[in-house]
Amino acid sequence: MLEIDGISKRFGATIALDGMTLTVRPGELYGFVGANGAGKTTTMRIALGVLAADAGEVRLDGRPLDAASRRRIGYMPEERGLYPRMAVDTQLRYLAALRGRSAAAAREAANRWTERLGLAERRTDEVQRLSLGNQQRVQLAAALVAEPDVLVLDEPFSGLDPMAVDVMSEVLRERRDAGAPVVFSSHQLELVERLCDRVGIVRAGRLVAEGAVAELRDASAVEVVVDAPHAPPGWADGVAGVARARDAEGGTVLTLADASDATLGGVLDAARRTGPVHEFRRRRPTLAEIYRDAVADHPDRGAAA
Ligand SMILES: Nc1ncnc2c1ncn2[C@@H]1O[C@H](COP(=O)(O)OP(=O)(O)OP(=O)(O)O)[C@@H](O)[C@H]1O
Repeated sequence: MLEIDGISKRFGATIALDGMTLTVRPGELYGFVGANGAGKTTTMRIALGVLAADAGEVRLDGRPLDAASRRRIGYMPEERGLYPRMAVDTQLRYLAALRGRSAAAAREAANRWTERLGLAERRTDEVQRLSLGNQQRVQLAAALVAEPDVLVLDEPFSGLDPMAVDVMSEVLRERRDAGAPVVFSSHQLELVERLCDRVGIVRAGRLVAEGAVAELRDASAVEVVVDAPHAPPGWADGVAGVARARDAEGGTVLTLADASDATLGGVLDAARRTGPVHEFRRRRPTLAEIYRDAVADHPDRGAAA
């Protein structure tokens, strides 16, 4: 289990992290989302010991990180970190050896991961001669080649074609299913929603929402979509429990005070009084909508996901 506990970090006048706290459990795929500059990369760098925190602690399986436990983490840095002129397999074997693997184990792992990631034909090519997407596959192989217990990946999906997204997703799921804590940052919220067991939303250096996507959806405002084609404008005004109404999605979207039977029944009755009701359903927000709500009061740092 990887625990990031109350980490703070300043760069001059900039507060990059302000009490960042999150836990990635064994066998969990954790999505780390937030606007540009919110603090994701800084958190990951500190988790890897590439950068020192001003305050707080990172623990792996309950113990503060040290040089030995850091070697158990496979890291894919945002700035990528490959040697452009080295051949793919030489590089992977070198990185595995650096992390203490024997020459035979390093060779075996380099072969296995290049095969798995569709790079078998490119093993002897210099990294700089590969397309950016293929370089990214090599970067993933580099994070995996020493058989790490934990994976920390900074925007592993950015710039990948759909096939490569599938391969990356599959490998992350496999590591998760094998019991590893896996955390990655991404701006691709649909992908995070599809893939992750839990999601953390970071804003201005701290976590502002966390949970399974289903939990975050259930915790958000209660909305229903009502398609009552003969309903006059303003039909829901004054109905008990209706906080807000807007026209969208081929009907009216109502924000309700609660999801009690009384409130829902009252709204349905009011809709029926206008004529036929073609649709009446609870609407749960997407992760992108939850994200926008979570960062909404910080438009300066929360504009883009
Ligand atoms: N080495 C540094 N020196 C000065 N400021 C830095 C440094 N690294 C990060 N920062 C600042 O810390 C804040 C957090 O940056 P960080 O890179 O962690 O954000 P991020 O969430 O990873 O953003 P992105 O989605 O753009 O990758 C930003 O304000 C950034 O400008």
